[in-house]
Amino acid sequence: MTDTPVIGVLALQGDVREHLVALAVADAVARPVRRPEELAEVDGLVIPGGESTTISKLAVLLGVMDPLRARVRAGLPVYGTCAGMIMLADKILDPRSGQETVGGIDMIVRRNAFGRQNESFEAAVDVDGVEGAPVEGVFIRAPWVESVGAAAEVLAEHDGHIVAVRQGNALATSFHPELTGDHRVHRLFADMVRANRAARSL
Ligand SMILES: NC(=O)CC[C@H](N)C(=O)O
Repeated sequence: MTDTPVIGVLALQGDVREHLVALAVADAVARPVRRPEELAEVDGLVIPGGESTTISKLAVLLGVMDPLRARVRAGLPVYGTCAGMIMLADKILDPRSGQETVGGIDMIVRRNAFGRQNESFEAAVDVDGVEGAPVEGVFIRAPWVESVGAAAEVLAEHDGHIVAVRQGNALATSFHPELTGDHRVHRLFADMVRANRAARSL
């Protein structure tokens, strides 16, 4: 086994390419994942931003939702941004009809939560586990986290609202680090994937 983890990006809809680039910068082999066979081959997975209802419906249609749930339950490291954060929530406050999630983080999210005040904006966000200056958070019709359960760790807040959470091997941010050229959050995730691989190969 080499040191370089293989990290997939769920490529059903959303900003897949930007994540592939960010992961490569974070010293991972990055590849798109659409089918269960492709999912079986990765050491970690990013679920990108986009439209969570569309991602959910396509995942069910293409038969990747159930395998994804099973792998996340079994401890696959997974990182969701924006719509991807919604996909990792155990509960959505305001789901569209038929909208399902993968789950994995004991949290309740509110879709488009920052919407009315601010459709899209940027803000400096201090993220626990990311050294140095705050991360430039790009929020695009972003969710926030209404509440988390005991097992989930809040990594960042903006304006009094939770915008980054980790629970075990699952990481989620309301914002889009893949759009900024600052790949420290992707490096944090790639390090989670590396640590998980090392622990499993003992
Ligand atoms: N940038 C995004 O991923 C937006 C998320 C979108 N508002 C949703 O509910 O899925």
